[in-house]
Amino acid sequence: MIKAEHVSKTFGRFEAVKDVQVHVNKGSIYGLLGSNGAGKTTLLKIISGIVKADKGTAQVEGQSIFERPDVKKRILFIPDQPYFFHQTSLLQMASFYEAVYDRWDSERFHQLYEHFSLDPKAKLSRMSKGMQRQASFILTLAAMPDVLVLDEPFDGLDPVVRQQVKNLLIQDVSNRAMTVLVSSHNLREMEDFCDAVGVMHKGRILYERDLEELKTDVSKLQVAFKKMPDDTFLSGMDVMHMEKRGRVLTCIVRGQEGDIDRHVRSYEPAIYDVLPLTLEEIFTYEMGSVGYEIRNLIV
Ligand SMILES: Nc1ncnc2c1ncn2[C@@H]1O[C@H](COP(=O)(O)OP(=O)(O)OP(=O)(O)O)[C@@H](O)[C@H]1O
Repeated sequence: MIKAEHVSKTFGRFEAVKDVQVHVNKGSIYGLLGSNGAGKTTLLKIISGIVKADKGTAQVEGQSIFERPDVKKRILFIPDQPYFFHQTSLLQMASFYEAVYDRWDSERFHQLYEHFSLDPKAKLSRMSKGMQRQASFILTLAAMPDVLVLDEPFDGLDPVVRQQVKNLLIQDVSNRAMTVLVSSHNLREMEDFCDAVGVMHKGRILYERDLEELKTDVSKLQVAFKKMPDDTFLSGMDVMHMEKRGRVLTCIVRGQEGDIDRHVRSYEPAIYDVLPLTLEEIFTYEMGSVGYEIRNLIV
């Protein structure tokens, strides 16, 4: 659906985005994670057709985005600081969106501002930061985009509204296969929300993975033995990390759960547990092996 190939962007002498490749499937939620200045906003703007890449291509369904108003109309971008025309209300902004976006849905617009309890006649400039963010979600979702690009969308939203917004996005993804590309500093925030993630650092994508695949591919085992087994116990598995306390081993292991289970049980452990693994732990071990400390990159 979204394909960025070898995209680079330089500001003056500074290369903010370096030879980046990103692939986002239709009807999925892709989290672009990275620390301050990693290049996320620049990449999102290139993908949305707001900024032109110096090198490489960004395409939606095989079509170039920059200089293609017909393609751009299907992609909506919510910046980290929402912008509204001076002195306007939500209702006035809605008239503007209706004139621009062919698929504008007035009924949905009404449902959404009632859902968030926003006064559609109130001046947007007098609303709080969080309310302004809600207003931009209302306008954007009523425009029924095929692709929604969100830059740090949950900043300034309280936990209840944050969940409401996530639920609305998930509904559009499952009901009409909307595609969402979302940037964040926060790995934990993205963990239950995204189908795939890319980790960006100093202009490059270090890592791009499907989360479902990732979670079924890596397991955390806790095993205790009455008598410690020989080296074949560890060498018979793809161990990414191991800690030993007395006769208890905690191992992060790559591979199919069934194969691992058979292998461990064949050594007749006294205690054997498969523990839940957070995305942060998976990243720590996976990226640790390529020389990056995830905690230094994202919270
Ligand atoms: N218009 C510009 N002119 C010059 N430098 C820019 C411009 N836009 C971005 N940069 C630089 O490019 C780098 C990447 O910025 P970008 O905003 O894309 O990062 P980010 O990952 O979104 O950061 P944050 O999480 O802090 O918003 C930064 O060093 C920034 O100073």
